[in-house]
Amino acid sequence: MSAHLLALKLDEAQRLNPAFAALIGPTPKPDLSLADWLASLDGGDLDRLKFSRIELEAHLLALIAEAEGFRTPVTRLRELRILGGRDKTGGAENLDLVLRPGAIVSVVGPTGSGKSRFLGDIECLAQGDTPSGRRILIDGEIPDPARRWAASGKLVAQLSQNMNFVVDLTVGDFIEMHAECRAVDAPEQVAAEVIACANRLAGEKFSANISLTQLSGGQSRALMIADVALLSSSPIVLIDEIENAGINRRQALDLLVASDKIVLMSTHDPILALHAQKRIVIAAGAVAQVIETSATERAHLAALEHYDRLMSDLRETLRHGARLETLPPQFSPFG
Ligand SMILES: Nc1ncnc2c1ncn2[C@@H]1O[C@H](COP(=O)(O)OP(=O)(O)OP(=O)(O)O)[C@@H](O)[C@H]1O
Repeated sequence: MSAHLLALKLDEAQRLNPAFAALIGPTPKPDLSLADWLASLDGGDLDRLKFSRIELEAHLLALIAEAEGFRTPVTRLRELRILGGRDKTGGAENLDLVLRPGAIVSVVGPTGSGKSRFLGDIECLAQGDTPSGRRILIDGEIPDPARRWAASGKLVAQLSQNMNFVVDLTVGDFIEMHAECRAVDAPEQVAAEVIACANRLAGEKFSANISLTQLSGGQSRALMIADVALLSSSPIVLIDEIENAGINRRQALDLLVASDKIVLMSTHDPILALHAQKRIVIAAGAVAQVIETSATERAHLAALEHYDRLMSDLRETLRHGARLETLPPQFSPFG
């Protein structure tokens, strides 16, 4: 992968990803290969770019690989099948789970039980070669090995808790760049939609003109969720906990599901756990149960959401220095 990318000519690489072009600026020798260009940089050039040589190479390769991934057409899939492996003591895991587009599944279990391992197995399309021994089939088949190691995970997008932006671009330019790379018809308009959508999810609004590096944790998360829902080609989305950091979690999930993706999220939060159609319970490294959310549990969800709204309204009121003058409202989800 790297050798093929390093052999690209500078002007080809610039056309692939506008962020790459913005970073390296005008090039006197567009015919130079990326490898030769990197080798030609001296200390002054690297200081100007604010990267060490190794960091710059890794960063540029990631930008170009990402652009190549974005150019591929939307990947359609009919089903994701997860076949059991073994628990932490080596005992058999009794699991044969099929998920289809539009499915929303939560993954619950005590700390250290193996939730991240479960998501990790899906992300790397495991074939019995991870500690859990699980196997993942795509549309009933073992996925092509090239798909497993594709740098830009075309089948699976992962939203991790730490979203750090390295590129110093405005929010608008960054999302527009994604839209251009995905060759959508009206990149400017789509970028505006992604940002408007992120603002509906984020507690604190932000404009398209601020730099990515100025976004708060919750704002970055909202932006990435909107971007994955409206622009990503990956049909499977993995979420490692949507923390309650100023983001409307329910709307975020609804948005991902409306885009017909399979969403799996590990969570300790009862609202998110019950919002899923199914929850996978992990214990000692293995899936112990797969539970369908029942009508009774949905009634609990309604109650929890009511208290959650009450809590966030109170939080806002107190944050703005107001006093509470009336007694709390009475509420019963059962009428
Ligand atoms: N089936 C398994 N066989 C062997 N090791 C496993 C298995 N499942 C998980 N592990 C290992 O157990 C450790 C804890 O797992 P993991 O990080 O997935 O837990 P978690 O439920 O996500 O925890 P937290 O809630 O703290 O994030 C990891 O080292 C993981 O690789």
